[in-house]
Amino acid sequence: MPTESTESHRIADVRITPVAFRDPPLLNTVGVHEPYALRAIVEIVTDSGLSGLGETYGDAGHLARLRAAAAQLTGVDVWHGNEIERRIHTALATDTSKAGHGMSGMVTGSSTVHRVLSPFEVACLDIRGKAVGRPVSDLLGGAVRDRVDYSAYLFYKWAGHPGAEPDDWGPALDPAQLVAQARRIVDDYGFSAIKLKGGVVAPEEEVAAILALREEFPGHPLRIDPNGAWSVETSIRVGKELDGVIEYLEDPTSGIDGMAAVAREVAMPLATNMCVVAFDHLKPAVKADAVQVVLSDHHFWGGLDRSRTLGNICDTFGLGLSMHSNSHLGISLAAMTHLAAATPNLTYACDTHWPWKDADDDVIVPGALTFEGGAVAVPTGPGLGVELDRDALARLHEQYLACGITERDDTGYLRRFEPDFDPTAPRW
Ligand SMILES: O=C([O-])[C@@H](O)[C@@H](O)[C@H](O)[C@@H](O)C(=O)[O-]
Ligand SMILES: [Mg+2]
Repeated sequence: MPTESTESHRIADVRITPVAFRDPPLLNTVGVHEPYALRAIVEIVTDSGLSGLGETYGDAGHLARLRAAAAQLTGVDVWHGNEIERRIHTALATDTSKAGHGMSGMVTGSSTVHRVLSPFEVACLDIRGKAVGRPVSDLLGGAVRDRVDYSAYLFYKWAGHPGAEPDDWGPALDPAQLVAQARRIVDDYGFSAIKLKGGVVAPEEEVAAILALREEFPGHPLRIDPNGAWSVETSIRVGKELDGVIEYLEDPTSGIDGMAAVAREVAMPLATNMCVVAFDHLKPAVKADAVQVVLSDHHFWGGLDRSRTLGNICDTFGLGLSMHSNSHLGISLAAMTHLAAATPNLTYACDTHWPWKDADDDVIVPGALTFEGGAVAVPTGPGLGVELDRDALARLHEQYLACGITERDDTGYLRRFEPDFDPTAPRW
């Protein structure tokens, strides 16, 4: 007879470790990635001896909020998510700053409490899964797929960081170089969808890049995301030029009103991870019919459970669902994979920055997550199914201390080489 466990698992200790990992000079509309990307690794330990992992942004402002929240969590049972959220609310009650959100100013309207809550919620789910011997996907309603498809994420990029040797990706500054980048990434990982980070060069050049990708990859769904860099007029023009070529157009312009104006004129779905980034954005966006696909992201939607709620709301209103990413490590990939597996209407291939990090730059024991045919198999062991590699954590923490970066600042980094660079949108 199986034994029932009613044992409580109270939070006894929370450790937050900032880490840095090497990142190539990937260009976007606000600047360029610095040589290191930052993350914070959250470990919760319970009085019953279990531990769970979470991963989030590593910017100084965010770290300070994580630490303020962590200090309030001792003694709470990991099953009591409402109490955890209440305490985090209280801890951040007087925090009105928008600084240190980890996205170089590209996503500013999301909920601070939800950003801070997210890694704690993921770590508690990891512990709950271990306590009952079930994968996190089961705690989210059960996996509806055993493999999660991800998308190739192409970037315009420099050959290498200024002053350093070119990296082994080389430059990607024109259509031919982007096609070569796509070929390598698709061959290496097997991705069957392709996203291009746009908003970097003139829209005509980015359209030419998409058309070149279409020719080279006739069967791959394509997307382009200029992060709101285009005016409404430019977005409509590009949207008409790419009609029938891309599966969705992501954040061509800023704001719900701007997106709604574009949506009225273009045929393809508009997607966003910029104008709908919190629950109170959903009503105005639906009312204005501004977007047809929302990119979820558990790092700013308050964790895995709330991201599933977002999925249900999208389903209710007939919105498509995809998944956004930022530079991330293996704990986040595990969480994204469990969430996507347990979200029936997440039917688009999810974004991931995974191929851009060095294989040996991670904090988890290698081997738990592998790409095959562009997909990651959903871990079936208890919890998230990934284990912390303490030596690697220490090494990436040393890298954090040594690299001197404490806030992601794509604009500041680009301005070191192009002092007149102005990211103000719309750029075109
Ligand atoms: O990593 C980047 O440069 C991306 O531009 C990222 O910061 C965005 O948040 C993201 O991937 C997006 O889809 O907007
Ligand atoms: Mg985006």
